[in-house]
Amino acid sequence: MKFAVIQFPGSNCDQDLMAALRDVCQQDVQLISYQSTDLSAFAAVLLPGGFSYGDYLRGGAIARFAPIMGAVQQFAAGGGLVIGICNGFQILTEAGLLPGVLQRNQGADFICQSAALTVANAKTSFTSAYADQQSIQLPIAHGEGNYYCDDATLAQLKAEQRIVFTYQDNPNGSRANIAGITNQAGNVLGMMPHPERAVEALLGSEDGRGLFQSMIQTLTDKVVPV
Ligand SMILES: NC(=O)CC[C@H](N)C(=O)O
Repeated sequence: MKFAVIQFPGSNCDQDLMAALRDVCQQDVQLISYQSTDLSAFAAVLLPGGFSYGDYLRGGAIARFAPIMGAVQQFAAGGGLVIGICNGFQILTEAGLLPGVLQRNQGADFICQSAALTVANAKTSFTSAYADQQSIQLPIAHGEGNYYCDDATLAQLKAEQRIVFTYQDNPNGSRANIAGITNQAGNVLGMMPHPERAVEALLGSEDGRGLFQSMIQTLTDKVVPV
């Protein structure tokens, strides 16, 4: 069971994600270039935070055309677990794998702080290690984290319980306090906060570890015993 962390030009959280999975969660993890076109060897795919292609046009707007994205689309269509964190979330919305857009923060400032979140749905492949409505603390660091979607999409997200994380004190103007959502099938998650920066007490919070533990549990349960 191997995890892939995709490195785009301008990614800056790829090594943090690698460290969280490899050193803290003891998982087999490999850094994959944006130029690769094959993800068949992996059980899960992670798109890290950063400033891919310098955030030109908008965060994620150019990265969605990177060679690896065809394989990410295929991987997601096949039901594989895909997570996009921060810039990764932006890339997934730009690629159409998740609905809505990440706009410039209300107030236009880049925000770098700790954020209190609520686990709005603990029955997903990414959050099963948490309790429903659990309060957690994760860092945020973004200029374009203001999630927007139209009324119909919001109603659908709510009805299908696809809003997974919400801000307790909305820092960026996101619609319905949304900090993270899944796709309809539940195998693709995008979130602005950084769980990989909160996996050890030394980092100020261990609350992000549950996300990786949930993914590991989901993937372990999937493995058919011989
Ligand atoms: N930490 C990040 O991934 C930054 C995300 C994005 N480039 C922004 O500023 O909104």
